[in-house]
Amino acid sequence: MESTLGLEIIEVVEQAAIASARWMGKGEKDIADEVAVEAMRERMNKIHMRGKIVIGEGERDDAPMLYIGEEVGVCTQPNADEVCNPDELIEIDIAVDPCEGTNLCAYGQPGSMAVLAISEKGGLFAAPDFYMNKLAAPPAAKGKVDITKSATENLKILSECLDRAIDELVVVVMKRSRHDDLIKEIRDAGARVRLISDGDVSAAISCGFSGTNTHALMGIGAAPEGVISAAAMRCLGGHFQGQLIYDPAIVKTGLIGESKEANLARLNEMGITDPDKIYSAEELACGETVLFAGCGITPGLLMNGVRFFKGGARTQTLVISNQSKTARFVDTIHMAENPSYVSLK
Ligand SMILES: O=C(COP(=O)(O)O)[C@@H](O)[C@H](O)[C@H](O)[C@H](O)COP(=O)(O)O
Ligand SMILES: [Mn+2]
Ligand SMILES: [Mn+2]
Repeated sequence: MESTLGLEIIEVVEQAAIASARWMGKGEKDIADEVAVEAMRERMNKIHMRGKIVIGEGERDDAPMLYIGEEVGVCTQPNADEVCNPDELIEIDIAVDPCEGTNLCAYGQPGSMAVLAISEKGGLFAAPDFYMNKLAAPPAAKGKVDITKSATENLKILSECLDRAIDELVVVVMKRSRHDDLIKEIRDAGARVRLISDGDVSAAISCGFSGTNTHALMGIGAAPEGVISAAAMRCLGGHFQGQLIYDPAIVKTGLIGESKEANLARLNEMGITDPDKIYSAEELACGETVLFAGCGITPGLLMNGVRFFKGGARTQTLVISNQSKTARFVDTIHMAENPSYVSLK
């Protein structure tokens, strides 16, 4: 999968990031999202594959979606019989967030990126558009920290695993009123908190790399983003756990169905019989082969954002594979037809 689709998925996220970055700082979050979706869809439809979107995004805010169940790729098109050999057919499931952190992009803030994860059929958890309580931590703490433990206990464990004093730990938390108690507990325990307004995928994956000064992500974000984060963390050998949140009273912000009862019924209809299950990275991205790709739209902890020059653009993409055990940073210059110059800046 990596050798056949590796370069293709890089181009998919690059095209989405470039399209979205043209709307960076313009205060138009829906347009920044829409152009990324269109660019992603257009590029995916050129890939010789039969792909199915299992995680799209947008139900919560009516964003333009690559909708769940949508089929993409050359081998899903009407003339597929003529152009695709059934014996060589590549069938994959795809989780996408064409513009993760649309507000960040619209307001020129760091951490927005175009992301996707792919796996063989059934290899990614088709999370509902619910919220998810998340815990991400570096590989050294994998399986040692636990989302069922208090933040205070997890900070002690992290401190031991990373050989750092608690006040040398930085925990990323989304700035939401639902996290007021969590933030207080982390601070009382002696650790430092980096509050983010959006973009918990970038924050989760940053825990997988030392040198980012990010030692944990705690708190509630969106479930689809949880699956994409889990795919990357699985490939990196980092810790990720997620638990669906179906009670609107816990979330406090955002849309999450009318009531707890209605949400439980919806989960049941989807075949999720244990709504309180705690999922590991390996369960959220359970495929034998998992690939993650993310291209910076705005600059972030992991990647540069898109930089335009007359006649072109430069992008940076992170591609992580559980097969080859690689995390590649791919730096690309995209040239227009006849660029007046090709910039290294
Ligand atoms: O920031 C985020 C928004 O993603 P997008 O809609 O693609 O721009 C995500 O990283 C978060 O995980 C999540 O969507 C957020 O926590 C939703 O919570 P809220 O804003 O409180 O409704
Ligand atoms: Mn998102
Ligand atoms: Mn998005």
